[in-house]
Amino acid sequence: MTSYVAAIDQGTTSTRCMIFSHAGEVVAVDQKEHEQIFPKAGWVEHDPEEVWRNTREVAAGALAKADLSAKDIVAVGITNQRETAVVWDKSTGKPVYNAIVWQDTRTDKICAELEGLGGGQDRYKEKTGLPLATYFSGPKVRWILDNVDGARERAEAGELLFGNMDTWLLWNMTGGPAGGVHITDPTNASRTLLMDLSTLAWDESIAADMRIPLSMLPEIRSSSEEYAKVRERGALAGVPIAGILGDQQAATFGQACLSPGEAKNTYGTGNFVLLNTGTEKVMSQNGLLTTVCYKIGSNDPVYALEGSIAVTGSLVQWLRDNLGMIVSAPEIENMASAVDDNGGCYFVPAFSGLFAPYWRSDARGAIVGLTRYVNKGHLARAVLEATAFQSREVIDAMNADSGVPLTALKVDGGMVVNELLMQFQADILGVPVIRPVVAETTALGAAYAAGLAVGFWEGEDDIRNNWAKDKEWTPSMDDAAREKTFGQWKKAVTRTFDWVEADD
Ligand SMILES: Nc1ncnc2c1ncn2[C@@H]1O[C@H](COP(=O)(O)OP(=O)(O)O)[C@@H](O)[C@H]1O
Ligand SMILES: O=P(O)(O)OC[C@H](O)CO
Repeated sequence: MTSYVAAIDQGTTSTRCMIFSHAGEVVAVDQKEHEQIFPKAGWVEHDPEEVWRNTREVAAGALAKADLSAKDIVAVGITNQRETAVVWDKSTGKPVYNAIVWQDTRTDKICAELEGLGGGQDRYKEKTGLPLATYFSGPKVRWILDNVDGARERAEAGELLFGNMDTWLLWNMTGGPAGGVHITDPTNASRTLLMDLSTLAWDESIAADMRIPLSMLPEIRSSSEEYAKVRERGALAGVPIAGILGDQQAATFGQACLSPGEAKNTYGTGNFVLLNTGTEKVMSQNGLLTTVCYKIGSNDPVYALEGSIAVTGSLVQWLRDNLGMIVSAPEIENMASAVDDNGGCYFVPAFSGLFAPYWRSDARGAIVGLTRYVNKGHLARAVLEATAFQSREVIDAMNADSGVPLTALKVDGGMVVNELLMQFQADILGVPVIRPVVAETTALGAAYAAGLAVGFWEGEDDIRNNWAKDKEWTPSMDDAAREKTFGQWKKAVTRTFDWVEADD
């Protein structure tokens, strides 16, 4: 009998279930979008119960499409949008508030207050690898406990649990109030601002600063081991859950960036460049994050430097949903192809402030360089170029931190079908951009973590052997033109700073 591995990929815009063969080929995929809830400017929420419903539907859907059942699946892995925080009641399974999404900026005052305790934005950097920023989960949990009636008392009484989406789904998949397992892995835990990167344990003093009871926090296990079996209901009943990786770390794993110096860039709602630094924890001097890349069973953890960019594909969505300039995301390529360049127009999408390498929560989006000459083609081009320029900025920071310039960039994610963007990315970086055959590397990475734990794949060589190149774009822009347009971009970025007032 042929066996397969399944992966649940719980992303910012949608939830997918994918089924993979031993060769790492996609056998089936089912996907469902969930509602993006924007209660106020800067706030972004998801309904955790909707996400859990969608997870069950896509798991059943993927199995049905492949004409398989649970007995054909040897393991399931979970990968997820990171940082997004869910707090729920462990006896009812009901969330006490919507999930607060990683893009949400409501915790800026909490972050400022924590900075004021001493050490400024880098107060927890040495321990956690992260600056104090609205992006991470800890301050989001603190906000829920401070703002939901009775939540703090219930949390202190041990009645509430916290988790990122991996933990929320795994707890539900293993029975919820009836025996659900409350765990996470170090890649997710390293995004909370609560985990010590060296010990891979929760840091009691940071939790105390944030007034988060330790009893709410999940147990931190490795990224690849058999945690529990799926409850005896639903499509995946009885299948071992054997892998958990935050989605960007999963993509790094799925891209076979398994040796120090190997890097990938994922183009989804946001962009995330991760550079494998091996068992060495490199602290950035240039605005990047230090994070856990993966921890396979009892092996030492592998770390990464990360350049996180909040808004890339979501800017294309914004053009579609908020301005109605396009009906579907792929249309942007035609519109941008109608012109030869950006016509002098630059679009800095600082919708959630700016993440790496700036970490400016006071920034907001700006379109600069407008003249009567600029038309919608130029604007479409500026939207796509924003993704490439932001990627260049974090890769420059990475090159400075590592001292070893990147010689090629592996890419994946929803936007990499866009040829114009990929060519411009190669042009603006001055190095080749390489897309693999399986661009769904996030789900693939989670499948690998789960499959390794149950012996379906034997080791990292299987992962390396399964990776294959689909297409490569080589730079064609001359150096002077590249540096001129990049210089203009950097000037445009400075125009977004210092926009939000302290009392906004
Ligand atoms: N042809 C395209 N050109 C540009 N952007 C695209 C294209 N197709 C999809 N996108 C963008 O890619 C993103 C979806 O990528 P995906 O990897 O599925 O995201 P996520 O995992 O963050 O949910 C969306 O933000 C969408 O706007
Ligand atoms: O859902 P994605 O693919 O946009 O990824 C979100 C990141 O994990 C946020 O840190």
